[in-house]
Amino acid sequence: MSLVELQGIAKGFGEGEARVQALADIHLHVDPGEVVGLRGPSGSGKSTLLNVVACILEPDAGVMRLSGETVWEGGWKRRDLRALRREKIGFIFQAHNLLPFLNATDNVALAITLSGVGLAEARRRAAALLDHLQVGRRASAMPALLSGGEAQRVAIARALANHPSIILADEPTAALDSERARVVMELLRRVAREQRAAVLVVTHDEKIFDRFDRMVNLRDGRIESETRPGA
Ligand SMILES: Nc1ncnc2c1ncn2[C@@H]1O[C@H](COP(=O)(O)OP(=O)(O)OP(=O)(O)O)[C@@H](O)[C@H]1O
Repeated sequence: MSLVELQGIAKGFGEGEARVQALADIHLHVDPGEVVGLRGPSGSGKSTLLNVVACILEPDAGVMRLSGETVWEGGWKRRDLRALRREKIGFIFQAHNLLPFLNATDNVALAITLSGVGLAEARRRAAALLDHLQVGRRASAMPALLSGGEAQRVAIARALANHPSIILADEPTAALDSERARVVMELLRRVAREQRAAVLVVTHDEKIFDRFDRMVNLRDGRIESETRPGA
């Protein structure tokens, strides 16, 4: 079973003359353990596609299934989209989006408490996760004092905190040098492998293209081609 399944997904913005068809007839499957890149020129629909899969933007047409559950078909199939996101999806933004007034551990622990875990247990799990991502020694640091690579690893820990089966990342390595970019990609590959998660990453970053199992090339809101960089 594919964890992400899109059939004929479309999304437009605006009305009349000003209408933009950001996505048209998108068919995409991402399987457990797969790390898929999404690339294309500016305005080709990459962020729109990621936000549709994240259930942040509502599509106009098609069918979307996430881990086997139909979540959109002519309308949302779930009332509580926040709960749906919390259960299934980890989102890593380009800018790490950590809360500036919480230290690294508590940024991760907060995400864990949202799934109903008590604070002490959430902090314990957060600390273990930060250790696992090799940023444990920065656990009590505030975000402003973290380097770009450290902050991105804390943000990844937060995205992984509730063991999502689908991990979405919008240019996660854009602010990192090539060495740190590769570390982030290795982490995502490891999570895909160990947790049998589906990972979908928007990227312009040529230095990591070879780290994807599959690269989906978008143009004008359509999938133009797919390539297998490693093959
Ligand atoms: N909220 C919005 N309102 C109106 N138009 C939008 C909105 N979001 C995106 N668009 C338009 O939809 C198209 C696709 O945008 P999108 O941001 O998905 O592209 P992208 O490939 O991610 O681009 P970039 O690489 O520049 O981030 C563009 O023409 C954009 O202007």
